[in-house]
Amino acid sequence: VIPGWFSEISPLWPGEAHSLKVEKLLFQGKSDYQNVLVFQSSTYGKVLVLDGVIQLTERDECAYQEMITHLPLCSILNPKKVLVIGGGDGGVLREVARHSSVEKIDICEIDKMVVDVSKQFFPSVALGFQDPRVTLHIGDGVAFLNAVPKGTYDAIIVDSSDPIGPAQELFEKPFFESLAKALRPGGVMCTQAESIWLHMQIIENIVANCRQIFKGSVNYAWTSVPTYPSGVIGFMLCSTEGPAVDFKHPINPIDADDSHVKTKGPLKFYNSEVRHCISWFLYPTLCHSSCF
Ligand SMILES: NCCCN[C@H]1CC[C@H](N)CC1
Repeated sequence: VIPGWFSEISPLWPGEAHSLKVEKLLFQGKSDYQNVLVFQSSTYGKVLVLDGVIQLTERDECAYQEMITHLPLCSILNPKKVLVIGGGDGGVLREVARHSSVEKIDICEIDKMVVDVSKQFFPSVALGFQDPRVTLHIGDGVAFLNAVPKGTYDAIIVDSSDPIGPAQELFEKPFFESLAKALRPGGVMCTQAESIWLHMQIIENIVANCRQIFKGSVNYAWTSVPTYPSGVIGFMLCSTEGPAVDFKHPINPIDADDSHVKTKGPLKFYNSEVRHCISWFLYPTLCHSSCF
């Protein structure tokens, strides 16, 4: 390890490690679930790390939070009830709150320390918690989903960490079945689905499960986030039934309504015009579509 640098070493990406130069250590703690670290980096702003894994940096968090939120929410008309599983930093909430059609936002985050640390060190991210439509539940997302009445939500976003530790069961089949049950007919889900360069086995298992469970459309999208391993992160984008959702041509464009800009600032990454990275699968290999 290089003195004065943070290196992201994990068995989930053997033999490689992204490093960021550390200017100042801002917080170090241990919650009931994981180690929590915040530091000031020299080129990416403040950085949130859980169990040694980078969750977000001030510089590039917009790419992830905007894509994981607006890809699903712009694909259905008038989303009203939205659930976020994970996402305790509040960034996805900030993006969901940009949609004026949304009336209720539930969030279930297992680790309260993530919420508290984000509010203290990442106010531009945690501002999502200030929206009056938000209800915060501290608890296990799997249990929360199993208690939710069938067909409750128009959209569910699963902003999870990696399948090591608390988030492991958010990548397994029963969880995807409970997602489908909690969605209304034609509802959409979007889950954090790792890297096509590092985790093809994980992705293929998730896609196989989603193809059995979601009878509308099953898509894998990916985008560029420089501080995530291999510089890309992907998403499963699925609908429970109905016509294939055309994620490339949003029917509910967020940039048509700028009422959110004065409270949240402008979108920094997502827009309805640019064709985002949506990849199809030609079983058994991943076939990249042309993205831009
Ligand atoms: N809202 C925080 C984002 C959490 N998602 C990350 C994706 C990449 C993973 N290696 C770590 C979590």
